[in-house]
Amino acid sequence: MMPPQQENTTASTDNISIQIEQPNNYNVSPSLDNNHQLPPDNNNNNNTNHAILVRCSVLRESLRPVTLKFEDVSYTIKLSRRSGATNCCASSQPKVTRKLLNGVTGTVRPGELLAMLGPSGSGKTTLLTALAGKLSGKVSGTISYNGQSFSGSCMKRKTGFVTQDDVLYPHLTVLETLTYAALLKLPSSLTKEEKMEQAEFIVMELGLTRCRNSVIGGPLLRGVSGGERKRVSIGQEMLVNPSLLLVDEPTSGLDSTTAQRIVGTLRWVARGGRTVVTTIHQPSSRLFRMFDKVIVLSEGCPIYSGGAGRVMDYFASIGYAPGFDFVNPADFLLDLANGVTPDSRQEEENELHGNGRQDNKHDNIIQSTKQFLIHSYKNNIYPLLKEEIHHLPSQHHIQPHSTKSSTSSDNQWTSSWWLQFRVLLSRGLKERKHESFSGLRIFQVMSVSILSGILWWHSDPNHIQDQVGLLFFFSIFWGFFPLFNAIFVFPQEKPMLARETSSGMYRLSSYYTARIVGDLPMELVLPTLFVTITYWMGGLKPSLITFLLTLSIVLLNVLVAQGLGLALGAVLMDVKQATTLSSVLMLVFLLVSGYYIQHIPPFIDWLKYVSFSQFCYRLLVGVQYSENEVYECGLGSVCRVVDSPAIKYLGIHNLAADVAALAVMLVGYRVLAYVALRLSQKHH
Ligand SMILES: Nc1ncnc2c1ncn2[C@@H]1O[C@H](COP(=O)(O)OP(=O)(O)OP(=O)(O)O)[C@@H](O)[C@H]1O
Repeated sequence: MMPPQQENTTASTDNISIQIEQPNNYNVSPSLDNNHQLPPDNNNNNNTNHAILVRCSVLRESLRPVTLKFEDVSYTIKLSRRSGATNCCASSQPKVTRKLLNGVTGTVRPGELLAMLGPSGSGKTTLLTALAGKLSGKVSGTISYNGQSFSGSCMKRKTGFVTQDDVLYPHLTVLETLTYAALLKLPSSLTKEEKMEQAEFIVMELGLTRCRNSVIGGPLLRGVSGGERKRVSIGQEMLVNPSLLLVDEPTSGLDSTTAQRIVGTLRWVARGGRTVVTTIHQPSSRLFRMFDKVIVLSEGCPIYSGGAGRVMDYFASIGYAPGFDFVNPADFLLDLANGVTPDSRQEEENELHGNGRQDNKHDNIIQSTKQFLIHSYKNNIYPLLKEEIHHLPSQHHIQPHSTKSSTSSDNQWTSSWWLQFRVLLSRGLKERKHESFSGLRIFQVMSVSILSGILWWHSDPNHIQDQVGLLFFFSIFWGFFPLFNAIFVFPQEKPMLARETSSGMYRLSSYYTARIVGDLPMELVLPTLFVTITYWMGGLKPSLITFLLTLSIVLLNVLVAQGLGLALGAVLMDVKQATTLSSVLMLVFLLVSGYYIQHIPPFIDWLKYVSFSQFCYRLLVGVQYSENEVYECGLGSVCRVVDSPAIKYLGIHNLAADVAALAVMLVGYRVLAYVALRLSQKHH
């Protein structure tokens, strides 16, 4: 692979000069430099040549360099003081605040890789989330992207944000995940084949060839390893060809070779003219050398922000030099951020060897070291950083080629509504086919249908109460079952949906429609089987028309119940709450649907009009028995079916109104679910 064209520019913060290897032309193919070449995933020359071609065609398109500046970024949260769960007055106590970030300043230019270092809990993720424009609550200070705010600069679709926890669909394979992301994220100027080639290229480039056909997996499903999953997450974000890529802890839990491969990838991504920021826990010295800039945080306060190559010189200049030459700079910086200096480290070791500990003294030294480092930053680095921020041009020079492609796609979706719908439909069907047609689910429905068929086996038409009972069972079983299945949909997909819609991957409406349409065949097959088996086993009216009408009513009921489940899930976005509420609702619907009680007190009679089970039940009875039908109601005497005690008070004369009521609910619950989803997206 060819090394990138680079020029060395020198930026300065304080007396520290920062060496930045910066590409002089962002339209060049972003190849790996010699030092950080990723190990080839396989030796297939054809594939490699092909990859280079693809890389040239796609990754250089719509690239718009972003200069990220952040100045005095602070973030405070309010903690409600809980002095014990039993304290009833706890809520009346004043709220305690905690400053998670305290005046962090820095710049990152296109082509640079910035790493945030600091001990656990020092605020790295919080800062990264703030830079991604995703921090809820008020962030003080200024964060600008090419001189504009996050919302004002259409940064959404130009930013890739890889969270610490990988948010991926567990049942899709690695290649499927990346292919669907490519189809949704890449511009419509590319053909489907080109987009799929791009996904293949990412698979190869990130060393995922061996596991390309393995499922991602999740808590209940064994899938690819943690490192592979992380690479898939990064690959997904790379597909959008982001101008700004933010990655949280990409190497945690990985072996050093994999970690190096991932950071090498990030560096390569940066060298393509992108601005890359990552948090990192414990980089090896090899990894550390790949960073252009570092920010070191100590309890939310910066103690260093600037060139990675000069960080050791800076700390040496303020009196903290590592005692020996071969020290991992990252270890040294983490020690300092924890208030541990080389001297105190030595003392600590002596104490460990039997000299006894003096905890208070030790803590005081740590605190005073931290304070000293924070003050040194304020005096030495901060003024120069401010100067640099004000002198650094906000808008990076953009090549005419990239200007055109970026502005044309700024305010548009990368693909049409129809394409998004088709891709999301196909992805949804693949992801959920295991769940919808799982053996367990089929067994559940089949066993209930056969059992009820046996219980009502060829029921006598004169036993109206029994037959009506079977119809009531249809309406209740096919109310509960789809309702409880649908409740999980949006709470479970919430993290994926939030991530994908917040990066402008697709419209909420295309996702929602694909979800609703995709569920249809799966949701309707099982009730059809159920009704077919139970209807004929149970000895209901042996008429094809009546059977088809009964089936249609049950299917309509299924769709209404499913809509209610979707709406409850979308409104509450919490499976536990939604399950509790729906079990109460279903119980009420069951009680007021006219089977158990027919004389409901008038002041609560209105409840039956909100019960879809009641409409379904009435319709089922209505199509089963005609107005003039009679049955044997005593020894030798016949009665009209509509006068039987089970049906008399049900009122089966206005079936059109019942259909209309179900139709309104069918649409209404789905509209409610959509509105709730949209509101929850806005909230994010
Ligand atoms: N919503 C919140 N409520 C209370 N504390 C919070 C909240 N968000 C973050 N914190 C606290 O803020 C501090 C910084 O958190 P953050 O996740 O940014 O740290 P970090 O440096 O990324 O840590 P790690 O390396 O362990 O991931 C932590 O002490 C964390 O507990």
